Amino acid sequence: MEIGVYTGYSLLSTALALPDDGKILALDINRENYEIGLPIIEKAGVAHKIDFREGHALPLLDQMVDDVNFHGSFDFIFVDADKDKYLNYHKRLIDLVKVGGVIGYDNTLWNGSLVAPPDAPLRKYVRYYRDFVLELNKALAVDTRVEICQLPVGDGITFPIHIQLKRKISMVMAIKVSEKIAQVGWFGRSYLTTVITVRAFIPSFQTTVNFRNPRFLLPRTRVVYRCCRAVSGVVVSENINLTDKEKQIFNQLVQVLRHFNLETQLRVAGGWVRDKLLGKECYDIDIAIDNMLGKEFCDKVNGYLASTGGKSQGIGVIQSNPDQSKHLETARMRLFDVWIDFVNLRSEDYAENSRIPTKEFGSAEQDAYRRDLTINSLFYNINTCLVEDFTGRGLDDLKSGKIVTPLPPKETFLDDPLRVLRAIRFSTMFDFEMVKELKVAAADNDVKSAIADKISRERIGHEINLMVSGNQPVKAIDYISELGLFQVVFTPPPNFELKISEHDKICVNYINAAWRLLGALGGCTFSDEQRRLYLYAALFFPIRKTVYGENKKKIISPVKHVFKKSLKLKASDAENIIKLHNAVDKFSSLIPFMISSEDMNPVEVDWKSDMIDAPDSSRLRILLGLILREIKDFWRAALMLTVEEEILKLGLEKVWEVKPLINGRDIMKLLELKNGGPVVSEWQQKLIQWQLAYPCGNVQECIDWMMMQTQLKHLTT
Ligand SMILES: C[S@@+](CC[C@H](N)C(=O)[O-])C[C@H]1O[C@@H](n2cnc3c(N)ncnc32)[C@H](O)[C@@H]1O
Repeated sequence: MEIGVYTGYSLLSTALALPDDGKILALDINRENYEIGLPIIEKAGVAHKIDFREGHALPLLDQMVDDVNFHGSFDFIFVDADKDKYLNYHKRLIDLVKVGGVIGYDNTLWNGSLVAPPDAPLRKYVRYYRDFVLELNKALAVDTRVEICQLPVGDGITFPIHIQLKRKISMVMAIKVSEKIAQVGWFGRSYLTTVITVRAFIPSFQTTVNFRNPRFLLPRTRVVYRCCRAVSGVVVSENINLTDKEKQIFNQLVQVLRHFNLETQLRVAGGWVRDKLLGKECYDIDIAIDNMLGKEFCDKVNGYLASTGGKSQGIGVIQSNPDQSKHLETARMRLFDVWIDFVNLRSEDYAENSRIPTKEFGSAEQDAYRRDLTINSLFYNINTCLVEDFTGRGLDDLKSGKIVTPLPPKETFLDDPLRVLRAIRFSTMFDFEMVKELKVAAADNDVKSAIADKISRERIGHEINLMVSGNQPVKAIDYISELGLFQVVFTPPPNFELKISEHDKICVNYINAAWRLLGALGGCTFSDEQRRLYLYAALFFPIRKTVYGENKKKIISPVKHVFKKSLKLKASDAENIIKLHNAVDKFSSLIPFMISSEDMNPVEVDWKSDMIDAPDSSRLRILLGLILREIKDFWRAALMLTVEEEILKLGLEKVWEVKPLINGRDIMKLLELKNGGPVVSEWQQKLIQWQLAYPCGNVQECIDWMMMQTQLKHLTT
């Protein structure tokens, strides 16, 4: 059964997953919307499985509950209608679903609002339904007739599985159920890690299992991270739970202090604190020391180890190197098999044209304020076992998902302009919001010049690589474009004139389309490296055909320039991307032959004029084989870019957002119809076709065409 059909997206997915004789009872108060999607359901050949009933679900459910024949008769019930009635539905559905059967309640994370503070600004309808969703979650959590399986994907779906009392199903079964549900394909099979939380929302009962299902190993998508953020809202705490290994390390460090009677305060700084507070493990421990250099403290550690008969550890000293984000001398030592960095607390002044700070020692508070973002400025004090928030807003910003600089943003960015890119990366990585003042400062011309003048191109390339390999590459590149940083980051060759204005927007469109395609099609076969190059190839696709002369003899492609000069990435990256671009053009020329059932016509393709004399049936094999030999296992990436190129060439990107020029009511008026129904839906479909055919057509032209069609019909009948 499905309650809440709308135009039938989830209905179609379920219908496709059912065997041919499977049946779905579909309930919705509105038939008109269902009829919009019906042609697609028919086209998919599954309409015969669906029994659609128009009307309010509750009275229909009551009728069924009154008839014992319906009891325990449904394998699966999906509820996606009015959230304020979910609990009422549940009271009835529990009788109708069979033991071992599953109910699915959609939107049970409710835009993440469940974990928002009471005074959080929420949209009106989100706030209105929030309490109902909370009530439902609470009721399900204590309902002994069901075992819950929560899929925190998209807006969250809770699957209560009907169990016989006292016979709880195992975790394994819960995982199996959600795997099946995933196979149905509602999530576009585009999540990397599915977290199943049994008895979600009751922390003491919570068991979390991370499992990686290789079949669904696709790039992490926005949905997953949106969920993580909602989940992070729950887990951000003021205290940190240490692993056994961390306890061992920190205990030993405290022993060192005691042994030498040191007044020293040891604090773990930055990313480790942030990640631990977000409930993630982190193996990158940086320790800040308040009154001595890192190397001096490491010597003390060795002194202590010697006094207890332990083996002393090697100490590595890394000189300050701002280009590697090491602003001060760092000592590195291995304790309990973990590498740890030790550095003294610092307060820095920066020279105007350099990222190299001039002053070194400072208090913990000064050190916190000189860091890039408030969420990265938290400390964990090893002496007191407490989290310290010297900027006074690090914890709040972490909880509310805000990207904020500890000092005024322009000042922070001018001190170290790389922070602009880091702010973008962290914002997209955690799906946190960059505050307005930060965005204004990031787009400031002085800051842009500082990025160009003060940061090495290697560091820029490194940040961009992290973004493109990360979980939100499109959002990150989109921010770069939105903040006017595209040309600063991807510096074009000197004297390079682009024929297209706003080319960064076009580049963003390409990477966006590539990203979606990756989610929708077989991205599971891409390694991380292939995914990275595929996305770069998409990003620079629009400028691939432009060439410029670096000196009189040499003609270079701008793609090569961006990789070699402006990002300082590997030369092989640029070569692979150029190969991918070439392969796309070659694939395009072969597509008609690939889909034709006839043997290939022996006409030469323009990129291979010296083909040997071979039978017609072998020519496609030869040509495809040549492309594949050239790009090896990047061929899937090239093929995907080819499809994307066709779609973008036709201007069909986001075509689903095109509004009909004439709506249902106008159609009724024009045709002088009293009621809606199939005639109106038929015309809606025809008019959409007309709009697709004439993308620049206006309302009047559309009406003229429609009237002409109706007159023609009259004449022929
Ligand atoms: C979010 S949409 C459903 C989307 C659909 N499940 C999908 O994923 O494609 C919600 C639908 O619930 C329907 N609805 C709202 N209240 C209802 C009620 N009391 N009884 C039946 N349907 C209802 C609305 O008409 C709307 O079509």
